[in-house]
Amino acid sequence: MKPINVGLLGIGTVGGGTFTVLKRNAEEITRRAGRPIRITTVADKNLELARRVTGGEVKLSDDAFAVVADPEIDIVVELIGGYGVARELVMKAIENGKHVVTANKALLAVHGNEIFAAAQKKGVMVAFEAAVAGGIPIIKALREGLTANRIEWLAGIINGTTNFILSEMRDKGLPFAEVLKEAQALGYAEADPTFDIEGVDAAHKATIMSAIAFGIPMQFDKAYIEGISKLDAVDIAYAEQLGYRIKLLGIARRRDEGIELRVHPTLIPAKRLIANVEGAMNAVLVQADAVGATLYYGKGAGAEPTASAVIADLVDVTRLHTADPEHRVPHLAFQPDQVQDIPVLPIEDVVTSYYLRMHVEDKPGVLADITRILADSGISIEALIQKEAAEGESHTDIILLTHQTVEGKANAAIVRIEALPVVQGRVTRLRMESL
Ligand SMILES: NC(=O)c1ccc[n+]([C@@H]2O[C@H](COP(=O)([O-])OP(=O)(O)OC[C@H]3O[C@@H](n4cnc5c(N)ncnc54)[C@H](O)[C@@H]3O)[C@@H](O)[C@H]2O)c1
Ligand SMILES: N[C@@H](CCO)C(=O)O
Ligand code: NA
Repeated sequence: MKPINVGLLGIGTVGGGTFTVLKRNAEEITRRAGRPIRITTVADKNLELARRVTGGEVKLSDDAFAVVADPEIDIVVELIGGYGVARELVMKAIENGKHVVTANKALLAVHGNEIFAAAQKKGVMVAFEAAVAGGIPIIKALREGLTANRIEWLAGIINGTTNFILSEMRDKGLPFAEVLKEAQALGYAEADPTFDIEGVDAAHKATIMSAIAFGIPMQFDKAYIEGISKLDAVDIAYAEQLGYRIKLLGIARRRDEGIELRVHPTLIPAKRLIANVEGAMNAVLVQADAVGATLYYGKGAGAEPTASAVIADLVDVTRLHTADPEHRVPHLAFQPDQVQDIPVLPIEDVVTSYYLRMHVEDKPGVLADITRILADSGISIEALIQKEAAEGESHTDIILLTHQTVEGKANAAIVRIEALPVVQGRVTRLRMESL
């Protein structure tokens, strides 16, 4: 059995995990793949690290470009990250007729259209299971398992770092910065952790899922993105009191008018399975017309969970690399000429329900003024709490949960509420999904 030769670019968290798992489970993986998958060369600019992780068993290089040009290499595994050098390396690998496996969601969400077009032209595969929800086989599920269905929407906890932060803050009352440091030490966070905290990483993943769920191009630049940095602990507590959990969700939903593609902190009924996904765990809920709802749960980050997905792709590529390109699973699940340019809707056109918190003067008539504005805007109220003002305080909190409405209408109503003299400061608005 002639081995298939792999060039591994980047041997950090995921690269290290990939090397270790491939070695540990080599025998079983070979039995599945039909031939040995051999890491021939590892390229990392940190040669000392590469030596330590590999024990010097394979060829080492600090020049990743030499590896993508090496005629011996059949598959390039890109685990460097970012869209600078990683993009150049992936494009070069494709140009050189090599298959690519990558965990790089940033690269695919931003440059995927160009990369998949080049791969299609060259007849090579670009596999990316590790790019979304780490070890959870969600790409496989969306692209192959659900092909009978019209997918209606999907919603996921797809960033381990922020879910870990939200869980630890809620359960242990730990401060944000401390939990973030822990997430970084555990290898969950991106090189630039603002990508995690500000929702960018989740938006990369939601963009990729939207493309394969609906057969649309990557439209990351159209995604609405709001992270957890402005989330107030008081809203987490009020949400609990109302029977909700706040999670950073990535949502992609098909509507007649277009696609909703958004990432934001979201109130979810506490009884839902997905509301109970804690720590660095990920979960993706998919609603499809024939099968109904399916839920995918597991580790979305970390060395070996992510390596699990990278190696699954390596096995897929090994099994399929001699197949006629036409007989392979299309990169974006739909045949390339069937990808449709459905627009992503602006956030003002999104339909959802809202949690609104306002700090108001504690006097008669205030609530009536606020509810009148909402009624005038055609927004109905689902639940309401008015806190009693604390001893000696003239102001108190009102929390309102609304029924579904168009975001533009909610924005206009919020502006009017904020203009009331009895309302102090800004209205805090969080979106809610019943899922
Ligand atoms: N860490 C996770 O849990 C996780 C999960 C899913 C996907 N990912 C993605 O996997 C990729 C890698 O992430 P990571 O956490 O392993 O990162 P990392 O920083 O731990 O590893 C990156 C490695 O690439 C090397 N490198 C950087 N520039 C290089 C260059 N020009 N040439 C050669 N080597 C170079 C670094 O020295 C480092 O060893 C990223 O795209 C990330 O988004 C990570
Ligand atoms: N930084 C990412 C890694 C997995 O893609 C996360 O926290 O989920
Ligand atoms: Na995955």
